[in-house]
Amino acid sequence: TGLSRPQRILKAVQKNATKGNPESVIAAIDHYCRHSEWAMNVGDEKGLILDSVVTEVNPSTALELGTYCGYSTVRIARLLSPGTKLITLEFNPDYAAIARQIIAYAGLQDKVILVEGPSGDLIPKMKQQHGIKSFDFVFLDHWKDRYVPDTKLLEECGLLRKGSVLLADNVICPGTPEYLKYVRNDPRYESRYFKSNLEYTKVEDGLEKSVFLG
Ligand SMILES: O=C(NCCc1nnc(-c2ccc3[nH]cnc3c2)[nH]1)c1cc(-c2ccc(F)cc2)cc(O)c1O
Ligand SMILES: [Mg+2]
Repeated sequence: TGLSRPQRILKAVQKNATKGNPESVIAAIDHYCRHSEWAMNVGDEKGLILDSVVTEVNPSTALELGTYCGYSTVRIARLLSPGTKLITLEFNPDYAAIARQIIAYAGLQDKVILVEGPSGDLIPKMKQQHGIKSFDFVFLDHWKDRYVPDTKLLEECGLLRKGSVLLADNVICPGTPEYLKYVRNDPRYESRYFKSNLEYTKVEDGLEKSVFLG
């Protein structure tokens, strides 16, 4: 029945972007998703907020939950200093296969470790599998009902340290009410809401930035 949406996004990148140029990959995806068909990338507007937080944190270790086609993976990895790694977790093998190709097209495959599987199983293995002591930065963009359990799991596994920054997408649309309650009521987190719009639309959405105080 033809190509999937992620496959069509990959084709748009191969047609309109320049190999090894992450900015052109980001622009090609945004143009396609704004003018041809909507897709659940963090997008250009929220992407600028993501860029500013990543630049401010300048993480040595970063984790992304929910790769999808790799759009935010490319946005984050392009800003990382040499020698730092972004680990991105993806549950859906079809999404992962497309993301690998888009990340490689951007020339960022050496900065990204894409791991396939459920976050609940993979997070407890981070230390032993990837030699991670703790994450400086975590981008939450996967299933919205996994934000709270996975945040608690990161805490329990000792993967957060004083100053670790969590940035969560979609806290308004589709919405993560439990997560907002959790990070806004727990004294161990200092949270701030960045108002924006759902990718490629005029619908309100936003990012919640939460600093773990240890
Ligand atoms: O569902 C979303 N994102 C999640 C995809 C995903 N991609 N990968 C996972 C995964 C799930 C378990 C996992 N466990 C380990 N990795 C995992 C990855 N989940 C999402 C949905 C919307 C959206 C808004 C308005 C609408 F009308 C319809 C849709 C907007 C967004 O920005 C999103 O991020
Ligand atoms: Mg999202």
